[in-house]
Amino acid sequence: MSAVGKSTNIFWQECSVGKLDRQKLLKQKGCVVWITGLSGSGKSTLACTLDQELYSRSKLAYVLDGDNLRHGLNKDLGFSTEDRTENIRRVGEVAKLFADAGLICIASLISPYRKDRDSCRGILPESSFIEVFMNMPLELCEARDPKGLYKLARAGKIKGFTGIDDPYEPPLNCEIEIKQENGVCPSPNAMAGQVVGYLEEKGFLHE
Ligand SMILES: Nc1ncnc2c1ncn2[C@@H]1O[C@H](COP(=O)(O)OS(=O)(=O)O)[C@@H](OP(=O)(O)O)[C@H]1O
Ligand SMILES: Nc1ncnc2c1ncn2[C@@H]1O[C@H](COP(=O)(O)OP(=O)(O)O)[C@@H](O)[C@H]1O
Repeated sequence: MSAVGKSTNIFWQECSVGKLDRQKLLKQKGCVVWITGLSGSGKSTLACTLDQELYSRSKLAYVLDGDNLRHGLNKDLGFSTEDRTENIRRVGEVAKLFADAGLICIASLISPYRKDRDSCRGILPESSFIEVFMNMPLELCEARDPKGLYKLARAGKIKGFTGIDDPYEPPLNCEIEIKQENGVCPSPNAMAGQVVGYLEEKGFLHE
């Protein structure tokens, strides 16, 4: 291909070491675990617990956390619809590179719009985009409010806050749903265990 987006006269460069070689080296398969949900739903907690669990099993993972990426790669973006879409597009592309490197890439972002998450799914090889929905009620997230952002949003001091005055579109067909059982949220280890079980079953933890 010689034209992509605004670039013309460009060509894909292949190297002799490929994804399969890297997966063999790492004894695992590259994929993206995409964690979506409201602020305070437990995305970062799951991401870090899962990362730790995989590390203890000698599996190489890397966490791409929305809050953290907004300190660097995405610091030029705010929370308008367009900026959130661009945020997710960029992280999707970075996650794709990590998966191609053979890593289990754990992306934890609110990613509130279904079409943006679906676009990320669309750029990854079949079955290697694993969408995890943190299906926690807004009341729970708001009661947790570890950063005090819901309080500020309710007071009108933050505009366009997801779940308050900006939409969150839940997935229709996610691979994994994390939710309360009898009104109780599973522990961080139990949440991570659910994802590890899926990765194990689908063969991602072996070459
Ligand atoms: N308006 C508004 N809406 C939602 N969240 C807000 C907002 N302003 C700041 N924050 C803080 O930004 C974190 C979410 O960043 P993300 O990159 O994950 O958001 S998004 O996917 O682009 O919607 C989010 O982090 P988490 O609480 O970890 O989800 C908030 O701390
Ligand atoms: N499974 C859980 N059980 C109990 N508390 C949790 C659980 N997951 C997250 N929390 C707590 O909820 C708050 C929000 O979690 P966090 O991971 O920061 O959410 P998010 O990244 O979605 O904003 C934190 O104070 C965290 O300790």
